[in-house]
Amino acid sequence: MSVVTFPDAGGDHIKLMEVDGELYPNVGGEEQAKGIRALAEAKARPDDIVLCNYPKSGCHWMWEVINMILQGSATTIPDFKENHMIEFIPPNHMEAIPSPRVLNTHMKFSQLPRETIEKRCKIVLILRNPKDVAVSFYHHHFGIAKLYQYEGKWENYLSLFNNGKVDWGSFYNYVHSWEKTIHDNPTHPIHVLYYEDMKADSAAEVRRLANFMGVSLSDDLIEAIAEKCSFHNMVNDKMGLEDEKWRKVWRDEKPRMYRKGEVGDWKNWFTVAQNEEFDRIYAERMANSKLKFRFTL
Ligand SMILES: Nc1ncnc2c1ncn2[C@@H]1O[C@H](COP(=O)(O)OS(=O)(=O)O)[C@@H](OP(=O)(O)O)[C@H]1O
Repeated sequence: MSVVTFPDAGGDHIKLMEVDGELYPNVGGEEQAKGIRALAEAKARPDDIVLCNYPKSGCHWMWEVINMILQGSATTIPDFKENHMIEFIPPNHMEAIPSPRVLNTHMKFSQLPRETIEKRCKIVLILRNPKDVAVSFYHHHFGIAKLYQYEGKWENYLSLFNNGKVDWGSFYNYVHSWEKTIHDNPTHPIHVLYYEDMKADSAAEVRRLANFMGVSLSDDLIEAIAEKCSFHNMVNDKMGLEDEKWRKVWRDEKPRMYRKGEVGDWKNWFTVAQNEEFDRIYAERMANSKLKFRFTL
C-alpha cells in the first residue's frame, strides 16, 4: 500500500491510496489495504444483493430503495450504506449483517468475493451520465477536505477525472469491465439501472428492480417507495440521522452527499472547451461500447 498524490491541471493535488495498482480513498491505511486484499475470500450468502456502481452514481439512493423493497414497506432504513461497503468493512462486521444483506461496492466483478460469483448473488449495477458523475465527484473530493487534501478548482479538476486519477480509477475502465462481465457471464443475474431512468420514472424502475429481486409488491407500495426515496425526502429523512463524526468529515461540516440530485447539472459546470474535450475522450473510449448513457434526458 502506498499513499499517492496526483496534480490537477492547475497543480493542486489529490491524495489517494494505491493498493495493488488500484486507487482508493485512504480511510484506513495498511489495515484497509489488508481488508481489500482479503475481500476475495469473504463469505457470501445466496440471498446477498450486491449493489455495484462507480462513485457518485446514486448508490445511497438505490441502497435505500432495495432495502425498502426487501422489508416490504416505505419506511426509512435507520442505517447507512457506508456500513455495508464491502471494501471498507472488516470481514467480521460483514458477517454480522443480518440477511438479506445489501452490500454496496465500487469494485469490479473480478474484485468481488469469489463466493458472490459462485453463489450467483444478484447484482444491481447503477450507471450514470459521466458528466454528472464528474461534477458530483468534484464536490465529493473538494468537500471531504481532510481525507483528500484537495483544494482544487473545478476548471482544473476534469484532468484528474478524465485520466482516472481518482479513487476506484477510470470511469471508462469501470464501465468496460462491467460490459465485458455482462458479455462473458450471460447467466449471472445482473440488473442494469440508469440513474436518469430512475429520475424520469422512479416507480417504473422500482417495479423493474422488485421483479428482478423476485419480490412482489402492490402498485401502491411501489409508488410509496419511489416517493419516500425521492431526493427531497431522502435529504429530510437521512440527513437528520447523520452522526456528528460523519458531519465533521466534510469541509465546513457541510455534508455534500445529498447535494443536488439532478440530471444535467454538468451544464452548469462544464465550459464549452471542457465539454468538447470530454466528448472527444468519451467518443474515443466508448467507441466499441453498446451501453447507451443518457446524455439527453
Ligand atoms: N434520492 C435521490 N435522488 C436523486 N439523487 C440522489 C438521491 N440520493 C442521492 N442522490 C445523488 O447521488 C449522488 C451521490 O451518489 P452516491 O450515493 O453513489 O455517492 S457515493 O459514491 O456513495 O459517495 C449525489 O449526486 P449530486 O447531487 O449530483 O452530487 C446525490 O445527490
